[in-house]
Amino acid sequence: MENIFETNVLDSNEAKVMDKLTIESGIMEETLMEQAAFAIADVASSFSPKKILCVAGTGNNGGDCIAAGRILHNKGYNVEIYIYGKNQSNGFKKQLLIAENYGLKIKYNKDFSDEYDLIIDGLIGIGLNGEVRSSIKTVIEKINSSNAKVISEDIPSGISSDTGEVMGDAVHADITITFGNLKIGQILYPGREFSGKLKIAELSFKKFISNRKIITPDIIKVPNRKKDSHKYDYGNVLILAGSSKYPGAPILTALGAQRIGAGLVTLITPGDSSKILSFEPSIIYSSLNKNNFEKNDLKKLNDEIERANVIILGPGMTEDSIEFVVELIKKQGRTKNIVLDAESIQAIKEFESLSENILITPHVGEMKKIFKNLKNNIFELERFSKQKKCIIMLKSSITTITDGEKTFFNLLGSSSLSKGGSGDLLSGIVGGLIAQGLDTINACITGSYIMYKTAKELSNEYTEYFITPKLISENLYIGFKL
Ligand SMILES: NC(=O)C1=CN([C@@H]2O[C@H](COP(=O)(O)OP(=O)(O)OC[C@H]3O[C@@H](n4cnc5c(N)ncnc54)[C@H](O)[C@@H]3O)[C@@H](O)[C@H]2O)[C@@H](O)CC1
Ligand SMILES: [K+]
Repeated sequence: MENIFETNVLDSNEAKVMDKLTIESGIMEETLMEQAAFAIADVASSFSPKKILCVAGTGNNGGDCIAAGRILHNKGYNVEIYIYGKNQSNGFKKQLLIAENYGLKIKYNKDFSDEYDLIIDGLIGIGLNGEVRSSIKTVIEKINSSNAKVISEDIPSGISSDTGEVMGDAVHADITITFGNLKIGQILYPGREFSGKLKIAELSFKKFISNRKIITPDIIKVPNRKKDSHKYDYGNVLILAGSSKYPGAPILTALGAQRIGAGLVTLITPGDSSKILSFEPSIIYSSLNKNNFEKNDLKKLNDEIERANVIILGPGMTEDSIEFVVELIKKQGRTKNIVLDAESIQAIKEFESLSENILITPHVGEMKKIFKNLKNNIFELERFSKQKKCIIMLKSSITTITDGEKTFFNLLGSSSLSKGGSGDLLSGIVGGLIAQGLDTINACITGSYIMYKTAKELSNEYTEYFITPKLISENLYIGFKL
């Protein structure tokens, strides 16, 4: 991604509000369109194309496309404009008239040939209103089967700007030039893939602050370390995790909490995870010598729970430990910071609402188990978070963090993280940051950034095949270099 000077991510409604506020402030729509068109024409020229095809719909996205065609024609490029659709917006009509006055060749609803080396896709932008109609689908297929390079204006036609879904069919762009701010549909898959390289063209929009942002280094908050300090200054993490079946997962969680800087890390497992001591002897470890956690273990663990300022539950647990988790949430859920990962997340089904000191860190499969109808939809995730009153970090190729009001996207994910154990490590890292005093949202932002950045940097050297969660934990210092 290039030119990311702005971290806001807008939905289509916000993009329309931003347009409206700008126009009400005195900037004319024609001015914005001309700026958009110049940005497109600049990128188009960089391809040194021999023959350019502008494929325009009849909305303002089409208007931008015709204007870009006219600018390129004026620069001396060989340009043809094909128009598809019926209901013409005012912006479109104005651009059409200007293009005709400038002597451009324009064709309506006709099939185009294969002679172009550059196509500008201005069929549909943020005004897409459902599944793409079949007449436009045919045009999209034609664009995708051509050998020409493709520039999409604002968003590839056919991608929902609110969800990133392909609405029937969508243009596969080499470059997408979006206006003012990123849109949700360009950063979530599959929209991100269809967008190709993303560029933001800064038009004269009125500044618009969205509650959704991508995570960039400037919002990372690494906890301070004082010269005059002791271990109690950096928090006490208690990890209750594992089972006789999965003894390895909690080891990674403990390593994550330790390597991110927590003062004290205590790991208590039902089964035998004592190997942690050979990896990191400074971790306080004990085993309950049984298969799973049970409700009545809470009493035994009372002192450790009281001492902790964050409790991480879940990695390596089986569903036999769920009753224990439910009971712990009932007793401590309003006072302690709790991170629910892996199987322990299922415990929240037992609660109508939780509290904002509870974080759940599901991957998509785990999220669907607690929220059956979840689609690729940020609005639904935000609603769920608000309704359950808990913070969610949904781990996927794009990791999404939300408290229902504010939402953050981590775009640094790579296939080096698509491995068992990555989530276990992340819950430890995030818990370790909460222990050091970061609020939960900032711990998720910073923790996921540091871990994903480390994985990315390591992958550059060792490939995405080779990286393991343990290797990431051992090299976590890399991600601190912002
Ligand atoms: N209003 C403004 O101030 C600005 C708008 N801009 C451009 O305007 C775009 C938004 O313009 P509009 O609101 O006119 O909408 P669009 O032009 O994005 O979409 C409307 C067009 O798409 C067609 N369409 C919608 N849904 C369809 C479907 N399901 N199947 C087939 N065709 C469908 C409509 O028939 C219409 O022709 C932005 O994406 C951006 O490119 C830019 O010029 C910047 C300034
Ligand atoms: K488009």
